[in-house]
Amino acid sequence: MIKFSSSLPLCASTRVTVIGAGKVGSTLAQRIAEKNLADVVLLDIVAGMPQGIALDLTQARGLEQHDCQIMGTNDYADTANSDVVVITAGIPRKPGMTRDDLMRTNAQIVVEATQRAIAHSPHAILIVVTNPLDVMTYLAWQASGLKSDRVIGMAGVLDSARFQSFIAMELGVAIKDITTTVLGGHGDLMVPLPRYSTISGVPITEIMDTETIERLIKRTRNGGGEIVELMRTGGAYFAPASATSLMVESILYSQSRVVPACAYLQGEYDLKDIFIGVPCRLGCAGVESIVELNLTEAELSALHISAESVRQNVLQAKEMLAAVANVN
Ligand SMILES: NC(=O)C1=CN([C@@H]2O[C@H](COP(=O)(O)OP(=O)(O)OC[C@H]3O[C@@H](n4cnc5c(N)ncnc54)[C@H](O)[C@@H]3O)[C@@H](O)[C@H]2O)C=CC1
Ligand SMILES: O=C([O-])CC(=O)C(=O)O
Repeated sequence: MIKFSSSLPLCASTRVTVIGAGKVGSTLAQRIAEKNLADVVLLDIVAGMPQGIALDLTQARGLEQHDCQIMGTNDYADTANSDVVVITAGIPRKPGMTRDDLMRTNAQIVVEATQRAIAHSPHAILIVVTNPLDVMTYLAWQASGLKSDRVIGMAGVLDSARFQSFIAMELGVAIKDITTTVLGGHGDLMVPLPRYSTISGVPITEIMDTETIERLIKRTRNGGGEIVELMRTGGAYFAPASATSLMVESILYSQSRVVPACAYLQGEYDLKDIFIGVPCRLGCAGVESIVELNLTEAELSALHISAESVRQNVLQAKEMLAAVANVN
């Protein structure tokens, strides 16, 4: 008789931890596993919940034909030696709220989750998803003690994908022939760039009139809000999980994809000491380079207005965290 071991330890060399097993986190775990990218450890504070999701995803392995193992846990020790840690823990917004309204609650969650995860995976690359995204990425960087190029926020890939899909819907052209670029903070002040958004290499400014482009830009800026209003009980998660998994894949497999992501600027675009959305080359070292586009005065000014709003919110979040630390 041939004997096989019945235990399935997480032993593959590539491991991604996803903190927060809610809508975005669990869908991301599914995407990573079903694309065969890495083993996944899914962690949440709710007892039993990440374990149940992991078991459910594991039972689909034979059907989806992948070899990745998925573990659910409430214990950070189980996340040890992860190559990538993704933070999705925190509350989503409800109709009528802005992402900035989540700052008070999510700042503490993100700081604690980052510290605990990085203590067990000091060589990981950290991707932040929790909102308000640019502020949370800054706080996570400070809490992690990691070099700034190893900390990245997910927003630009999603915002660009939304702009891309709205252009495809408007013109009826194949989505794979459309490339879009959205810079800036993940909020109402984000900066979609029509001059750098093309259909088979032709800028959309040569294909659509200004009024149509402005309408699509407005819809892109409100892309998350439109879904929150429709769903009433939370926000988007399919496209956010797809966007995050693209970043995870580029990092794990050193693909050097050039995509907009929230990265630390040290003089690029005349901005310093801020995390904000810019085109980045993502590979095994994290942000391998930041691409400086040649912006018009109006585009650069829009990016600076968005950055100023992020900067004010970071200051507010730091003051809030300091006040909480003094009370405790
Ligand atoms: N950057 C982006 O483009 C996007 C950001 N988001 C943000 O991602 C976050 C998560 O969204 P959803 O998954 O829809 O929310 P959700 O409510 O479905 O899931 C959040 C999960 O975090 C867990 N959690 C809370 N505190 C925790 C802690 N201290 N440690 C570990 N887990 C904890 C909760 O138990 C819950 O399971 C929200 O802040 C949302 O606004 C969502 C979509 C896109
Ligand atoms: O809108 C939200 O609150 C979630 C999010 O960031 C998005 O879908 O862009």
